[in-house]
Order: sequence, then C-alpha cells, then structure tokens
Amino acid sequence: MQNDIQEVLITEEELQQKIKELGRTLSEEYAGRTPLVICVLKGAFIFMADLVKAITVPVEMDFMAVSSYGASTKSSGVVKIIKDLDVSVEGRDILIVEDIIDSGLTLSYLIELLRNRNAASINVVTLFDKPSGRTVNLEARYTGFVLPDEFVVGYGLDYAERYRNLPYVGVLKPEIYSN
Ligand SMILES: O=P(O)(O)OC[C@H]1O[C@H](OP(=O)(O)OP(=O)(O)O)[C@H](O)[C@@H]1O
Ligand code: HPA
Ligand SMILES: [Mg+2]
Repeated sequence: MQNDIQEVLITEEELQQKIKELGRTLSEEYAGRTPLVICVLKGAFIFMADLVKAITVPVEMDFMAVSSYGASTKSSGVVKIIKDLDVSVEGRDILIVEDIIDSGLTLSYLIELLRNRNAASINVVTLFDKPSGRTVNLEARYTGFVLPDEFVVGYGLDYAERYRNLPYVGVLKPEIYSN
C-alpha cells in the first residue's frame, strides 16, 4: 500500500495537531450547547473519531452515508443517500463533519436537506478543502488544510475503496489509476 504513494502531502503529526486545534475552536463555539455532530460516511469516519475526542463540550452523534464518486476520481454529480440519520434534526445545532470538499456537490445537497428538516443552525467542519474542484459556491466554517488540485488518498479518503487506512494523506502514483 505504501508503495502506491507517490508523495505524502500531510503527515500524521500535522493531521493530529490540526485536529486538536479544531477541537479547541469548536469547544469554544459550542460552549453551553450540545450540538448534534453528523459524520458523512464513509470518508469522514476517521476524522470524526479523532475530532470528537478533541471536543470538550457534550455532543451527540449521528451518521449519514452518501456517495457520489464510486470507483472514479471524478464526482458523478449525483449524490446518493445510502444511510439516512437515525434522529430528528429539528431545532438542533448541527455540526457536519466532512473529510473533504471538492466540487461541493455532496455538502450543498446535505445542507439543503437538513435546512428543509428545520435544523436550528448548521455549521460545517472539513479537514480538507480543494477549492480548485468547486462547481457550486460553498465554504466550510472551519477548514483544516487547503489542498492542491490533485486526487488524494488516506486518512479516510479512498480510491476505489482502498487507502482509507493510511494515517497520512498522499497522492497516488499515476499508474495506479490506469490499473
Ligand atoms: O465535494 P464533492 O465533490 O462532493 O466531494 C466530497 C465528497 O466525496 C467523497 O465521498 P464519496 O462520494 O467518495 O464517498 P465516500 O465518503 O464513501 O468515499 C468525500 O468523502 C466527500 O464526502
Ligand atoms: O481527492 C479526493 N480523494 C478521495 N476522495 C475524494 N472525493 C472528492 N475528492 C476526493
Ligand atoms: Mg470516496
């Protein structure tokens, strides 16, 4: 697996340090409240696990699975709900946890959905942002790292379901995509 990586963009240490910082900021933002933290599966599961441990206010958690990339490096443009939330978001302060915003299609779809379900507030924290990929106008309130225009893997991010378990983020060797 390590041999498939051309370049490490963000190390494990850099990721962990940034997540601690985000946790501190979010703990201040939500002081006195109990947000419903929503993990966007599958990609965000590792970030979610580390982030909630760095948040010191009480939180409730739920999970939603959506997919638009499949086994491709390009968004299909169609966001498919694979698993919906278990709880109602009505009147809740929602914190959406994403691994990456690329085209922005996944999040714009989710935000619209949660607005229609009458959430009290909706904030987004994303570990990675790739502004060059954007096809809809959308920004997260909190962003960990801004990435260059390259398809990345690791720390939850996959290519054809592999590489999610790398503890760092990197770029694959080009020959991997043509296999
Ligand atoms: O801004 P966008 O262009 O919509 O891309 C970002 C979304 O794409 C990825 O999910 P994917 O559809 O690959 O599903 P996965 O999380 O199960 O890998 C990623 O985890 C984000 O949710
Ligand atoms: O760069 C990426 N890597 C993995 N999954 C993704 N989904 C959107 N962009 C990416
Ligand atoms: Mg994916």
